[in-house]
Amino acid sequence: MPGTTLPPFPDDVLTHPLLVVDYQLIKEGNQQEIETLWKAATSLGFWYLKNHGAEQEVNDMFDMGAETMALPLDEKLMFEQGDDGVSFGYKKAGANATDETGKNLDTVEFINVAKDDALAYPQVARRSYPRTVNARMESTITPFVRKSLDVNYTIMGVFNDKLGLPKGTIAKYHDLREYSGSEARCIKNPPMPGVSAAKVAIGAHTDFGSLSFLHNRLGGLQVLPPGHEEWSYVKPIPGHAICNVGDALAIFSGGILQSNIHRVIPPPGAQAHHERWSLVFFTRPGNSALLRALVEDSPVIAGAVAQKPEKNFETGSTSEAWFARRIKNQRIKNRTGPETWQASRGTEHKPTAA
Ligand SMILES: O=C(O)CCC(=O)C(=O)O
Ligand SMILES: [Fe+2]
Repeated sequence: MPGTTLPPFPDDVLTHPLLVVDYQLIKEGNQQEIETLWKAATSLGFWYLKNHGAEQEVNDMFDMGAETMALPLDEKLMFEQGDDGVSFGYKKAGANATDETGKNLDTVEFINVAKDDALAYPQVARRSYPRTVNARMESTITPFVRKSLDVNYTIMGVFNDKLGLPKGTIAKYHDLREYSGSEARCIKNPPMPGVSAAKVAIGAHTDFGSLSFLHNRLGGLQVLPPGHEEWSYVKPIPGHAICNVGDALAIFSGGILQSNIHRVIPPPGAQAHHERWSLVFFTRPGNSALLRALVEDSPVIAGAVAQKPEKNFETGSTSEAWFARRIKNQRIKNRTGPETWQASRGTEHKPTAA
């Protein structure tokens, strides 16, 4: 955290390289950069984003996270997200299963702040938050949410054009005025001396929404690239965010955009002795958006769907119902058996990967 010197990411662990995308060049419409972004988004679905201009907001958000996690547990629990499929609020460590056995629980605590609350403040749109969140809503959280929305909407605009969709189609499904599952999340994973390095902190998953804008300092994030049998770390690079595609864009695009499975384990090597902090902004479609391939809007998407007859892109689910189902069924309190874990799954290409 701020002020502490962290050990370097070790060079003797399996690491997956990501393409680096320069956000300023994307904003300028640089064709070569757009091609790099497109290659990343349609292969692994993960890339580094540099020159995103959100460093200050990110640092302030980590301070907000530290202040919030330092509150007494009783106080944090007053804002717990609960077991009904609501994501906003505090999540205590151990509330979620990390695999289908139900024997392994997550080790992270986090605070989720709805985009709708950040933009409506001081009005309450979706729910109330701990005092440390309120105190920093205007100075820290709303600016971070606005920057993140800017970045993610710019990138979605590029995808819109590359997918051959009429201008503004993806934006229409992410109308800022509509309530959505979009949220900012600050995550703390405590060091766990003596606990196996293989202890999963956040179970294998694909992200629920459209685009995730992630910032971390220590290793621990791992991806399982398509066709690989082994998990690989994504190495944090200073000043570089990690961006990834979620289920909603994968479905809208008929599988052209990739929502890849990932998980979090304790940081590798000497980094394991330190608290691991990460911060994500998740952009998700408006609650009413139906999650299905936009075949009528784009011959490119229609063609992609026709090539994958074994895949079902008609989920029959709104964005709101999709997220509620996934969140609700990972809560250990709601577990009845392995079927609960299955019910928490999205577009994971290896649903059983642990
Ligand atoms: O902490 C990280 O690096 C990733 C977190 C993550 O995958 C998530 O919250 O969905
Ligand atoms: Fe994730």
